[in-house]
Amino acid sequence: MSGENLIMSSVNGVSSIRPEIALNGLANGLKSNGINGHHEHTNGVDHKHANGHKHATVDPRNYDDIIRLAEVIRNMVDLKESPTIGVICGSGLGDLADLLVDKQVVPYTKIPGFPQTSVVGHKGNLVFGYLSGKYVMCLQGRFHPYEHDMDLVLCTMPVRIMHHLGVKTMIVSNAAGGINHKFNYGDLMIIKDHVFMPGLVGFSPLVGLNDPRFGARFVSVHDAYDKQLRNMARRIADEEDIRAHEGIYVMSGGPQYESPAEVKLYKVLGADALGMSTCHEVTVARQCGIRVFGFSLITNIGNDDADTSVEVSHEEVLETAKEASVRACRFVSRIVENL
Ligand SMILES: O=P(O)(O)O[C@@H]1C[C@H](O)[C@@H](CO)O1
Ligand SMILES: Nc1nc2[nH]cnc2c(=O)[nH]1
Repeated sequence: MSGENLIMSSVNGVSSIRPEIALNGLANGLKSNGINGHHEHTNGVDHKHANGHKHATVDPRNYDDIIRLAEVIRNMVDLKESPTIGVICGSGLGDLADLLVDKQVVPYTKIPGFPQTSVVGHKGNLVFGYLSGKYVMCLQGRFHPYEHDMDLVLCTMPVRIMHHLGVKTMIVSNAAGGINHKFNYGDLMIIKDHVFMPGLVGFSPLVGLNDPRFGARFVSVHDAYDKQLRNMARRIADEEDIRAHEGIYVMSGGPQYESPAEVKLYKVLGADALGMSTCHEVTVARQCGIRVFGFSLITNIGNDDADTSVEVSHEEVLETAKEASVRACRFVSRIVENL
């Protein structure tokens, strides 16, 4: 989709973004002074956009920068109402954003200071519109820490923006390798709990000075994946005849897939599926009090035998995710309908 299409008003139900507002937003000072003005090391990121122009410095660790950026985004679109539901589309769920009615699309390249996606299958658009009659915002493409030098604060910036724009419930999906022997290609796994491997060794989006306006310093994630939502999703999967299990998701740092010994290790830990995303986003969502529902598309099966040659590839992941896409979109539409 070209920038020109986006700037035109209401073509095929896609209404305009207003890039001049983004520039006004910059004029209003998207420049960090640090937390409460006394955080000297800002870690501000100068982002170069696709057109080669350098955009604003946005410090993803700075609360005021996040709020200003959220307001810049709000002014780039004509919001019909506050989006109370946010969706982070993992591999295989990207088409969901295309189903939105009365939709407005903001490419990440047009958002000053926003990170860019680099993983095939992640388009890089912020999309607002109606899904099952509810006003939602979708991240059509997410930020994996391995793409951004393990800067987890940068990768979770959109969650804090969602929160500021009104999101109360977040639906998050991913593609994952199944390691529970009951799982098959194309199954769905409702995430019951997670093991956030990078977080366990200090790569957490909550590391560093904490501005209390972001939320608590110490965040409890004992109930990260809302039980009521999980029960509702299981019922919907039954009604829709979708094969869905419930299980534990492990996030590794990636981008390499697991060795057979690592697959064995995760099995011993009690995990059911392995991926490279989600936990950082869920951690930040919980810090700001957003209710979370998460699920995985099982795109490959983890192999724990070094004498058996089973190669995993991103192409295979995308292929299976694509096959499961229609099912996954139906699943999410029904969940949103019931929220
Ligand atoms: O965004 P998700 O978690 O769906 O992306 C998947 C997992 C890895 O980042 C990558 C590996 O194929 O795709
Ligand atoms: N870490 C990891 N991520 C994945 N994403 C999709 N499949 C896999 C997998 O097998 N391992």
